[in-house]
Amino acid sequence: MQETLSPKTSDHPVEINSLVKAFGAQVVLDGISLNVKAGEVLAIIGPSGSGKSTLLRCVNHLEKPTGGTIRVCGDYIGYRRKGNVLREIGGRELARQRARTGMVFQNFNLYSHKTALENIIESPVHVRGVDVKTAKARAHALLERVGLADRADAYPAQLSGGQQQRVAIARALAGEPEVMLFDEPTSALDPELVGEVLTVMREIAESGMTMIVVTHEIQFAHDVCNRVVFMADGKIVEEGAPGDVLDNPQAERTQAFLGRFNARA
Ligand SMILES: Nc1ncnc2c1ncn2[C@@H]1O[C@H](COP(=O)(O)OP(=O)(O)OP(=O)(O)O)[C@@H](O)[C@H]1O
Repeated sequence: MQETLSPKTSDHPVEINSLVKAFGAQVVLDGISLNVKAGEVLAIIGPSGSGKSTLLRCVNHLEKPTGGTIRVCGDYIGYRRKGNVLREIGGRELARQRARTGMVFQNFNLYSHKTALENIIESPVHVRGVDVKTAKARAHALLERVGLADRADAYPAQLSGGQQQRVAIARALAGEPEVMLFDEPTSALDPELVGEVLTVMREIAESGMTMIVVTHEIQFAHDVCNRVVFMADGKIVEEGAPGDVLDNPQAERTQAFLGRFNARA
């Protein structure tokens, strides 16, 4: 940790400073600095292999950074601060830090042997110690919010991909996170199921949730996000308002990437 530790107060739920991540000799994130404001909806776009998922996974410490720092709601994620020193943490302490973020994965990651409701109450009951009755009541409300009030007792295999992803979103919200992280949430879906997931995401964005969304849905980034970050080769190449980055990209790499997209559309 090279950084001089700064005070805890900040209106940025996510503060990323000079983040480096290497897998062996391969540097996947090469000095990323990025702050996300409360209520901001940030899109991360870029070519395959540019490090977008790894960046997201560092934010909730599923991946441990090689260098730099990440603060979530003021705490250095994965570390406890003592004076000017950071000590690595694990177990319940890390779980408590992680609970500030809710993560939605590309492949839903639901427990196949549990119903929609059971998937949603799993973490509140077993990690946070919420009583079952309260957790169930909240899970039903969340299922209603994602348009699945009548599917509480369905198993994942009985649900479409879009429905499974909506359950996964409800599950992430059940942890009452401060920040929602979406890792290409629609890229495993059949095209006709993408819209229902994006609609739910749009509603969450409109509720004021802070969100980081790794996506190939350029239209969603354009219409719903407040800021777009374009990454290539582990670096931020360009960032700004969606209307600027997506409609009038300045960097050649952004132009080439979006050109390929427009050609496909
Ligand atoms: N656990 C890992 N071990 C080794 N290499 C990894 C690991 N995770 C990711 N990588 C490598 O890091 C690079 C960036 O991967 P990452 O998934 O972050 O990119 P991405 O921009 O999200 O790509 P995509 O859009 O295809 O999901 C890739 O070369 C990938 O192979």
